[in-house]
Amino acid sequence: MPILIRGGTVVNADHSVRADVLVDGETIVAIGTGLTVPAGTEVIDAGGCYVMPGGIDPHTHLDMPFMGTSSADDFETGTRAALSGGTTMVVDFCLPAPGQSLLAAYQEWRHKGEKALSDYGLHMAITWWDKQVHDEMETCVKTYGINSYKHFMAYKGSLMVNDDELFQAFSRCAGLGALPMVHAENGDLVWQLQKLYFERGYTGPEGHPYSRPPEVEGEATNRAIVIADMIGVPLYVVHTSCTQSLEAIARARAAGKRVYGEPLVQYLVLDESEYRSTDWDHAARRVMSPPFRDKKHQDALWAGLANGTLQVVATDHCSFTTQQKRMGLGDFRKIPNGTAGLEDRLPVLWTHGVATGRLTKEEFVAVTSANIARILNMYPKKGRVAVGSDADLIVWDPEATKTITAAKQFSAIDYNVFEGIAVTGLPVVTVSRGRIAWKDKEIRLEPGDGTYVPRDPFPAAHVASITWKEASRPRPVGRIEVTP
Ligand SMILES: NC(=O)NCCC(=O)O
Ligand SMILES: [Zn+2]
Ligand SMILES: [Zn+2]
Repeated sequence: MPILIRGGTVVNADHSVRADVLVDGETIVAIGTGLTVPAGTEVIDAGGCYVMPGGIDPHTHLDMPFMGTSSADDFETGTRAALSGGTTMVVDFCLPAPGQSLLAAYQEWRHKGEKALSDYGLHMAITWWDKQVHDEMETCVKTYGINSYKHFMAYKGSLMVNDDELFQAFSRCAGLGALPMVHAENGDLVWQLQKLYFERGYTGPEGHPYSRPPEVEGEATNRAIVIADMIGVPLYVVHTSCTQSLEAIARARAAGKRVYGEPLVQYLVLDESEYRSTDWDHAARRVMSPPFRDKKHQDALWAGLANGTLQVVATDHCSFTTQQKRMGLGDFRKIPNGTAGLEDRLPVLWTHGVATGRLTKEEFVAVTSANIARILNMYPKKGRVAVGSDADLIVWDPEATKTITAAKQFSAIDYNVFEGIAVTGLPVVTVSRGRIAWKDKEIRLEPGDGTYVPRDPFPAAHVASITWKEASRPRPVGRIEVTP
């Protein structure tokens, strides 16, 4: 049934305008005033509201096998939580076990995705390297529509890859038109620091941030940037948490390198004091990598978003129950790493960003959907309210309020790291591919309603970077032949 969203203000990343939006099938078919609508159109009153592109969360781990367990939210509970919070697409990480075929891992993740309520895409993680991985990347790009590859510089002994492997995988990405991404922490140093703190008797969750200081993140970020620059390929740094990392990205961008940075909404509002809670569960529930930082780092991240050094706010949604977190009782190194945020990303960011004046509403759209749609080559099909774009929309009431509580959340876990935070600004309606997904505080889609979204390689930024690298490469010197 066609849908008319009437009386709202359409907000895109570059412009806002009072207009109605008509949706037919899966797409937006008209934007304007006085639109002619087909008989039987469902009308949604958006008076006093903003009509924005649905959020895209490019960093989730749903049903992810990790640290001896699997993350608690799967594609069903995770995408339900997402839709209720105004996010209409997630991009999850397909994670081959070291030695596992990328193609087999892709099939596994597509199977997990069959339960999704919303659109989803996949990144592929490079967790090991040899000719098979090199060859299979081509199929992943050309057949499976995966144009982004994550490399873990941490998690020594499980997912971590070394500099040689980074160089080879980044080079392969360059040739295939794909984007390398990094989890930037110096995994060797983290491993040594974990051992050092544990042996000194730091067994509780506070050992986690102590062994992952901002310096190890800044070093790895800079190293990944240098490796990408040697090849001339753009780079996306996931979960940027600190000044050291931000400064490395800012330096690179000032030098004309295409490097993107992604803070998490958790980093913007929660800080490292959480790990000093005397309640073990409270502290362990917030264990993630990199860890939360102090206010100085938070202020720098907000500034980075406002000045364009950082482009995307994600969640790294990787939820574990309290029971799962307790696997690390007596040894902080065994606490499963990860926190949730899918349901709360947009309201928390609006409340702490737009309502405080740190971001404009257009910048909010940029960092929650438009920028990542561009980076991942889905724009303007995704990330824009425009005729011909997918009808992924939110009707956003900037005056609506709630207090976040686990008691009312869709996520499968038994707590919420944002518990007790009052938010102002909520999605009152979420439309996903032309269907009403969330209205009157109810989810209206079913598991299996979600669609896999493949993405083409060679976004414009990639082509430009590779072209410039070739144009500016050092040239061999022509010499008169020397006769011995
Ligand atoms: N971030 C985190 O602690 N868990 C999820 C896996 C990752 O992204 O490193
Ligand atoms: Zn990571
Ligand atoms: Zn992650």
